This record gives sequence, structure tokens and C-alpha cells, in this order.
Amino acid sequence: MGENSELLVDLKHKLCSSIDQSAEKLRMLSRDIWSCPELAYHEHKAHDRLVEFFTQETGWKVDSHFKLQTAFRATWEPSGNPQGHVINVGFLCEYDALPGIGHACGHNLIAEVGAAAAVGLKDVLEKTQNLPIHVQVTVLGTPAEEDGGGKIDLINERAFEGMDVVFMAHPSKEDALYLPCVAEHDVTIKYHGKASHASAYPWEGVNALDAAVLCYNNLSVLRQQMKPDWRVHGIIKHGGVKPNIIPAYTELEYYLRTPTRAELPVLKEKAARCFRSAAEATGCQVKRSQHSNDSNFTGDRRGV
Ligand SMILES: NCCCC[C@H](NC(=O)CCN)C(=O)O
Repeated sequence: MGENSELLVDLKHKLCSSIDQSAEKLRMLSRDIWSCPELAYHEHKAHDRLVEFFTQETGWKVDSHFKLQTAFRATWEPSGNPQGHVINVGFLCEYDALPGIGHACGHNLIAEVGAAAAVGLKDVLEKTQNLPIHVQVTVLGTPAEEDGGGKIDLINERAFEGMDVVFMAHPSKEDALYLPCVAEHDVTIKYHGKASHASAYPWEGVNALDAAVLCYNNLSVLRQQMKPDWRVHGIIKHGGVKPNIIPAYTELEYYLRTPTRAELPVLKEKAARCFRSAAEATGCQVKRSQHSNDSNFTGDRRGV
């Protein structure tokens, strides 16, 4: 083993034992976030709790509400006046939850792991003399993973600028180097028809629920012609008001997914035909809107 490899192994051991010493306060951090689930872009309590956590740790400069209302940044810089390039190592904390089922995806744990890695690394860097490199540690609290796209917003706001490498970890039921996630296009499809009494004057109505059902079925049929690693999954968000009123309005929300963003336009076009033909068949008007930027979830397959 080379000199640097031995040093790395030694630093890793020290880092792990430093994290172990903080285990209880990290557990409390995670538990507090878990017990108060908040939706994307509304993670105010989680934001405040994480800001409090880093403020109570020594040596961190904390920027609350960093670029986004529920984002934050905590930075630690090596003391002295290091010469040459200082490597800026980033860790991400996520902390939004899912509607209805809370922290089912475990983002409280992502926050805990990001905080743990950051305080552990800072601790060993601080205690180790004569390291061959200089390292700065940055923690970014990145809201809105479950909906919208907080990291995309932060990239657009240049929040990642200056960071050389960024790590995050996601809990899973299996040990894996990356999540089986794929790129994504969010789309809302709205059908506008015409209400009418469903038994007295059904012929006067234009049935937006029929359009939604046809849309759903068109997409289901499309699946047979999709590549095996493409995904189309959705829900009917509004299906009408009452059985005796021909639904004048329905709304579906779909995620269209391919392994990377490069293939998304092909799938989007195929799906668009499904949306339009349902409108054509029923005489409804169709409108679609995207509610976040297309995102890539490619992960780093090397697990670096
Ligand atoms: N724009 C909606 C984002 C959905 C992101 C979601 N992410 C995960 O499930 C990973 C674990 N949190 C998804 O990929 O469906």
C-alpha cells in the first residue's frame, strides 16, 4: 500500500469514529425532520433545524435561506492561509417528504448522512497536520427532490459554483452505488369538455373523463412499443364532480422517463399523440403544461 493509501485508510477510520461520537445528535436531527414531514419547497422546519445544527457546530459559516427560501449552505474553510488550490468538497442534504406518507423515501436520512459526512470530514481535516492537499467542506441543503427540482433551481442560481466534487447518499433497501433513477419529464394534461346532466341530456355533454380514460389507456397501450428502460407513470388528479354531471374538466399528471434526458424528446412526442388523440375522440380541448424542468437522474455509475 502506498503512503497516500495508508493515509487515506487512517483518515477514513478517524472520520468514522468522529461520526460515531456525534451519533446521538445526528440521530436527533434525523428524528426531528422525520417526525415533521414537509412537502417540496415548504421544508421550513427542516431548514431551520439544519441551520440550527450547523450553527451549533464550531467553525461553520451558515447561510440560511441560501438562494431558495428553504435551501441553506454551511461552509468550513481550513485555517491558516493555504497556498495553491483548495479542493471544495460538497455534501448534499435533502429533507422534503411525500404527500400523504411522509418521509417514505427517507430524506431525513439523506440530511443526517450529509451532515454526518461533513462534520466528520471537517473534524479530521482540522485535527490532521501536514495533509498533502487543502480541503474546504461545503454543505448544501437542497429542497424539493420529490416535486419540482430544487437542485435544478440551485444550479440555475449558480449555487454549486466553486465546488469540485459533490456527494450525497440515498437510503435504499439494498446496498447499491446508485439509485435506479431515470431522467424525467413531468407533465399535467388537462381536458376541457362540457357539463350536462348525465341522464337527462347526455348528448349535450362533452365528456372530459372519457378523454382522461382514453389518454390513460393510450399511454398503457404505448408501453408495449416502449424501450424496456423507458417508464410512463401517472395518476388521474381530477376525474369529475358527481356521477350525474358529465365531467367538464379532468386532469392527469404523468412522469415520462428515459435513462437519460437525450431520449426524452422521442417519448414526449409519442405521449403527446396519446394526449391529443383522446381529445380528438371525445371532442374535448386538451392543454398540457410542464411543472418543472426535465431532470436527469443518471447517477455516477462508477460510484466514485
Ligand atoms: N419532479 C418530480 C421528481 C420525482 C423524483 C423522484 N425521486 C425519487 O423517487 C428518488 C428518491 N427520492 C422520482 O424519481 O420519482
